[in-house]
Amino acid sequence: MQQFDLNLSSGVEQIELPVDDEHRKEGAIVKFQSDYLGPQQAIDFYNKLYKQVDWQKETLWIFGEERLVPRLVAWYGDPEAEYRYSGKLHKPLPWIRPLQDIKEQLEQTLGCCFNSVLCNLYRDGSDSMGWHADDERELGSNPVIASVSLGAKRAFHLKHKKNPKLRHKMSLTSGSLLVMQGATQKFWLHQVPKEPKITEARINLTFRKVIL
Ligand SMILES: O=C(O)CCC(=O)C(=O)O
Ligand SMILES: [Fe+2]
Repeated sequence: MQQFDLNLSSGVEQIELPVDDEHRKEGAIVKFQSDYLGPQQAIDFYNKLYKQVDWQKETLWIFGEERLVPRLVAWYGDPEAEYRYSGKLHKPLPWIRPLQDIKEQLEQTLGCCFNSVLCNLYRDGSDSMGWHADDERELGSNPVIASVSLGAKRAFHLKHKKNPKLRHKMSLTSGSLLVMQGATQKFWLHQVPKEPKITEARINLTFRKVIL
């Protein structure tokens, strides 16, 4: 089992979440580095991405009703990295410079490679992402998901799929990197809850490797 390490050892928090006996070896590991990007670098990327990403409204079918997802989204990647989420097949848009720059930096840091990124724009605290796991078949069984946050600080919650009393709360600050790996998606759900008091926007990028 390959484990990915953040090369920058300073200030990296590592959380090992409970799994079952069968998956003890791979573990469910979450790593967090609050200052992965410097403050100015984070602002520069935020401004470029806010302008350059082709932000889209997206709909989702819930109980036979088509609803708008409470955030804007965009999917970028290698041409063949198609990905199904929210019940729809997404063809990636071609890479733009700032996304490619962050991807390359992450690949160096983590020693693994990504072929796509889901971009989310939370316009303010009334935007959110509900409980889910990034456990789509296209990502393989133990995906490494690298999540970069820019802009407003937002809460990030983790909850065990079978034992909802097991929970973790984190605060994703601008410039931070969160890596979920091992069996995290198999055993745990995550969400970005609504925070009505927040008036600033946040961009989140989750880099993934779609298995072709
Ligand atoms: O915005 C975040 O921090 C989480 C995004 C996420 O979970 C996803 O894109 O699957
Ligand atoms: Fe997710």
